[in-house]
Amino acid sequence: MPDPQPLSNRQRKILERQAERNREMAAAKRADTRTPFREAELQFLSRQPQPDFSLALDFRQPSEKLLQDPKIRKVQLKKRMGEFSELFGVKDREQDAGLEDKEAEEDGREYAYFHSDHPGLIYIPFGFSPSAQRKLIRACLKEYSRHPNKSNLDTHYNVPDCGVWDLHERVANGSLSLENDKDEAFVPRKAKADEQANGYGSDDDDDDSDNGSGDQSTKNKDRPTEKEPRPTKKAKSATKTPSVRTLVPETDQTPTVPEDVPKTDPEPSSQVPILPPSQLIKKMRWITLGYQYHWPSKTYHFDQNAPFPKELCVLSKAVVEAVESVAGPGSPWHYPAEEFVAEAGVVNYYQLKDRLMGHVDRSELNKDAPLVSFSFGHSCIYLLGGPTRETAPTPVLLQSGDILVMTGPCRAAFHGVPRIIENTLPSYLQAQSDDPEWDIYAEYLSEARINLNIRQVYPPKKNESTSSSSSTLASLSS
Ligand SMILES: O=C(O)CCC(=O)C(=O)O
Ligand SMILES: [Fe+2]
Repeated sequence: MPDPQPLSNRQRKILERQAERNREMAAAKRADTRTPFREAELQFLSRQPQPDFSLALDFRQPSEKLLQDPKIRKVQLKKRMGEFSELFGVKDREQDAGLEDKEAEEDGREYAYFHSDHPGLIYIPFGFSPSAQRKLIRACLKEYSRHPNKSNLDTHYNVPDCGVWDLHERVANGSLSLENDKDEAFVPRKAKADEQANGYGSDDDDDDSDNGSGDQSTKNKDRPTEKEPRPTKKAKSATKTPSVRTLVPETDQTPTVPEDVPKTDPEPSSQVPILPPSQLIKKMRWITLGYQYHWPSKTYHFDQNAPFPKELCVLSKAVVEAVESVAGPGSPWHYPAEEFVAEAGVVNYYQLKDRLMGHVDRSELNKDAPLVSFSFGHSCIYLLGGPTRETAPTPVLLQSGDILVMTGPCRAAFHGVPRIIENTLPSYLQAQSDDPEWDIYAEYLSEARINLNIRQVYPPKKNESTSSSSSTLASLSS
């Protein structure tokens, strides 16, 4: 190649000015998108230096300390959670809770907490007994993760109806062999090897760089930026790549797709790895319950309604009843429990490096019904902000067994999970000498957090029994 012509002074000056302008514009854009919410995300995402986790609000700390904060109000529930539904279990608070609230420990009373910066947030720490937690964790991994509920794995793999957990268990107990039963043990890809890989998003949608430049959601093709195996040029680091998810656009617009536009699924990738079940299960990021969700358009498939697990209908309604006992008629946060119907849900499975970027859950047609959220496994930092990213969020420590309810204005608040905190798995979720069947769950949980959240999609149907959502709703059509 011939040497480029030397630039004249004038040309060089023009280029320098242009480069300067580009730098200024990039800096302005960065400053623009470094919202207080984003700043907080970056603070808790940081691994070097480690964030100060003690900055997070811990609702289990002793009352005397917690209530020094005048923004926090503590109200006793009318009954214990176990009396609202036995599915919350019976707690041996002294042994199990790790609850430092002496008042609650001594007399077994249970409380809900309110925060004046976050109207509509209702927090019930340690809502589930350890054995009730173990039961739900088993269900999340073994039952809810199966068809007809969809998971992120369904995009790329032909997951059998028994589910990946079942394969994982059978390989672990020796009834399925990785060598002799290859065809059954290894879940096949959906796409054939010679098809174009595009299932895991385009190559420029890498949120992992975390350069603080803001809007990531528009880069993601399906929810979820399942940032697991990035098969194309990132193939080498694929299995190390943490999963980052952004649920909904960061704009305040409700995204809608006209009902007559087909909600197409993302294309399967031909390059996702074929993994043994013990590794594939760690790639599971979410499953949807009840009305299935179409992540690319952020709308529900109103014609795809999987039967909602009965116990979750009961548990979520009981939470709304418990909330009613502290925010009854006359309270701005009152929602009659009899009108609450569990119609959709998400189970989020986090590995230690995963995070869920800031978002608002706004796809439900019923914006008044509370969203009920349960945490299991490792603790996390949960950022609870306001109506826009301009509101600095409050970091809250969500611990295993805690119940968080978002209602009123809080239902429309930005929130996210920038960090799962290592070494926070309660001892009662670790291997139990008297229950060897728990071992495989304990092993999974040693690097995981599970969140289960439940929503009502439709406004209550007047004059209709709402006691069992699944009985009144159409069954899953595809
Ligand atoms: O993991 C959590 O606690 C939050 C999950 C969440 O915000 C969601 O699924 O919309
Ligand atoms: Fe959410």
